[in-house]
Order: sequence, then structure tokens, then C-alpha cells
Amino acid sequence: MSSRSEQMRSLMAIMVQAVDDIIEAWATEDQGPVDATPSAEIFKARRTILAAMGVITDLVQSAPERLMEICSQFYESRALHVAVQNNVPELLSTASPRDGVSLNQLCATTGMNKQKLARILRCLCTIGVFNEVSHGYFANGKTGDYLAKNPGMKAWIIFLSGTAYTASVHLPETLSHPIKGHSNSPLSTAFQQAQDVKISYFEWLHTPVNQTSDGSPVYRTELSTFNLAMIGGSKALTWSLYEDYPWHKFESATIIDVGGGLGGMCLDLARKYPNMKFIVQDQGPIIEEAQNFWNAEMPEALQNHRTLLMKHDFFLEQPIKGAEIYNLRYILHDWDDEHCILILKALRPALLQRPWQSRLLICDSVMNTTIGQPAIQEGGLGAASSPLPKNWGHAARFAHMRDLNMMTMLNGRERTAQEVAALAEQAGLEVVKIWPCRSLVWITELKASSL
Ligand SMILES: C[S@@+](CC[C@H](N)C(=O)[O-])C[C@H]1O[C@@H](n2cnc3c(N)ncnc32)[C@H](O)[C@@H]1O
Repeated sequence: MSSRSEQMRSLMAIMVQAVDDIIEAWATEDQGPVDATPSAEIFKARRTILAAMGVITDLVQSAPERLMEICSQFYESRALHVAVQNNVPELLSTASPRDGVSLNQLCATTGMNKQKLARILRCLCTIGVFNEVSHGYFANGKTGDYLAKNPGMKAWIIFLSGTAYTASVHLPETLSHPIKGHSNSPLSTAFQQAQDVKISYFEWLHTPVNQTSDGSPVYRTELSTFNLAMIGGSKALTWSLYEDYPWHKFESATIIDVGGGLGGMCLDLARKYPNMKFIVQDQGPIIEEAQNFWNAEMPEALQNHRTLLMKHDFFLEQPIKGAEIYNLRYILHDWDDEHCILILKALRPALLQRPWQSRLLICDSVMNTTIGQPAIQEGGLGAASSPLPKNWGHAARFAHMRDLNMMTMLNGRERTAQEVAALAEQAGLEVVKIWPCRSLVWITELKASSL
């Protein structure tokens, strides 16, 4: 038997086992919300099936077909953008999944051309976002249904399909540029090329574009979209962070969410732990928007001062000293090493006030590669075993795509465990433990080192 045949048989055996495991787990588990944290069994079976399917695809698909598909894949994302912009998931959710909504009705509401909308929808039916239930009648699939109910996920798609996609068009020329291609500065990215600006992405978001008649600043719509997208991304990817780290030990602690955006992570924790207190820190315009967000979601937390919203630049020394938890979710991945060290150094004095109890949590992907990393062992929530790629291949595609998005927008990066440990050391901190989570995002726990 050729090595290709052996590989195929061994992948199929792994798949069959994982399929049995997932069916058994489905039978015994409540079918909760689609974004709930899966049990360890379901998570493992899911990753195994996706990783094996990825390798099988590579084995069975012809190389030219595969290349044509990969290089055209952005059209699937364009189709999704068109569908979202025209509220197609919400329109489809008005009908039963069995009957669907007619193309005529969708066109009457969206104003789109019938033949063109049909082609957009059929592209997305082919990858399961929507279903064509009878000729010319469409319904949401599981994915479309999730989208219809989640404004945060919709914002995520608009952010990725708008500012990020436009910037990505300029990535090849930026990477080939003799100076910009080798720079790690947030001012030398594809984003500046795309927008023809000299400021960083965050400065661009945080700079007013106008003012109201009473002189209040007006920000570009991309700012609200980005802030809401962070809530959508949180719901979609990081639910397990609340379950795979021992938050119960900090039940009545104060969590300082540094660069916390609107405070989506704190809101999730606030709902789970009624005695936990929060300080959400971010730049001025975000904190103003956070006020409306908390007033809508949990007004009592602001009224009884359980949640405090604070303007703070995380490059300046942390003003709240000695808290139990300082949290950086999706922060370090936005920045090059030099800026990350400044952010971490600015937190050190606060961590040093009560070094025996203060912890810093970094919530980001802990990157692995197809051939593995020493810090990520096989088994449990760790690396995959041969013949699957060590980083779970297709099941980890999004982590690598997000890494490229960080490169495109900010010259940031997703890091390996060793890279985070090296940053910590340069800022006078040390890694206490890496907490693997049932997600593409893990928690790395740090403390101040005694010099
Ligand atoms: C990728 S978002 C993550 C938001 C939040 N931590 C979350 O997980 O939803 C990065 C955040 O960093 C904030 N940020 C950027 N520069 C900052 C600065 N100098 N000081 C404080 N926050 C900043 C942005 O406004 C944004 O809210």
C-alpha cells in the first residue's frame, strides 16, 4: 500500500472514532446555544474531525482545483458581506426553516437584482450558511441563524469585510517594500496604504471626523462597528475562557480590564459572578460608548459602582495598584514587541504592590505550528498527534488568519508561548501558568518577578 493510502486509512480510522465520540456526546448532552462552550469530548472530537477533513481534502483534491479554490475564497467572504449588508439572515429568520423565503420577496425588500442575489445566496448555500429549501426559496442554516440573532457577529463581519479587507488588498505591496516590509511599526502597515493616512489604525478610529452643533465630537462609524465587533468576537470565541480558568477563586475580587473596549468580557463575568467588581479602562471615545453599552445591558452595575468605566492610556503607569486581576484580552496581539513591553512595564508597579496575589492574564491565541512547539504537549487541550498536523490544521485556520489580520492592520502578531515569556521577562514579569481553553484563545497567567 502506498504511503498516501496508508495515510488515508489512518485518517479515516481517526475520523470514525471521533464521529462515534461526537454522536455519543451529543446524545448525552443538552443541546445548548450554538456558541456555548462545548464539553471536552465534543471539543476534541470536533477538532479531530475538522483537522482530519483538512488533510483528507488535501489528499483527494487535485492541486489545480485546490489552488483555484484557495485563491478565489475571498468571494465567499464578499458574498457573506453582501448578505449581511442586505440583512438577509434577519429576513430569512422571519420564515420557517422548512418553507423559507422566496427570492421575489427578498428582492422586493432589499432592492437587489433577482438573478444576482440568487447567485450570492447559492454561493453561500454551497458552504452551508443558508439552505435552498425548494427552487427559489431560501432559509437560514445553523450559521445564518446564528448571524440573524447576533448584532455583534454582524459587526465583526462588517469590520472584517470593510476596513480589514480593504487594507489586505495592500498587503502584498507593503510586504515587498524595502523599508515597510521589514518594519514592525504600527505606522508602516497595509492599513496606512489603504487609507492613505500616516496615523495608526487605533488613532484613526479614535480621531473625531466632525462635531455636533453643541461641539461634541463625532467619530467615524467604523469605531462603533469595531467596538460592537469585539462583543461579537467575544461571544463567538471566548466563552470557554470563563470556564477553563478558575474565576471562582476571584468571586469577590476586582478585575481591571485594561483596554477592555466596551467591557464585553467584564459583562460576561458580571453575569456569572454576582459579587465580582470591575474597572473597564480604555481610551476616551470608547469609554463614552461603554457608558451607553452598560446602561443598556446592566445599568445597576454602574449605579451601585460595581462597574467603573475609566479613561486610561495603557502606555502610562497603571493607576489602580494591587488589584487581584489585571486582564489584557486581545491587546498584546495588536502590538509589536516594543509596544507590548511598554504596556507590560506600565502594569508592573501595580502588580508589585501585592505581588503574592496580583495576577496579569493575557487572553490571546498561544500559537502552534503544523510541526509543533515545545510548550504545547500532545493530549488534552494541547497539540494533535500524527497523522494530524500538531496545530490541528484546518481547525486552527482562523488563528493564522487573525495573525495575518494583525500584521495587516497594526504590525501586531499572535505569539507562541516562548514569545510571550520573552516579552514578560523584558518587562520584569514572569509566566506562572498557561491555561489551555476549549477555544482558539488561551489564558497566560503572569506575575511580577522579584528582581
Ligand atoms: C482588539 S480591542 C480589544 C477590546 C477588549 N479587550 C475585548 O477583548 O473586547 C483593543 C482595544 O485596545 C484599546 N486601545 C488601543 N490603544 C489604547 C491605549 N493606548 N490605551 C488604552 N486602550 C487602548 C482599543 O480602543 C480597543 O478597545
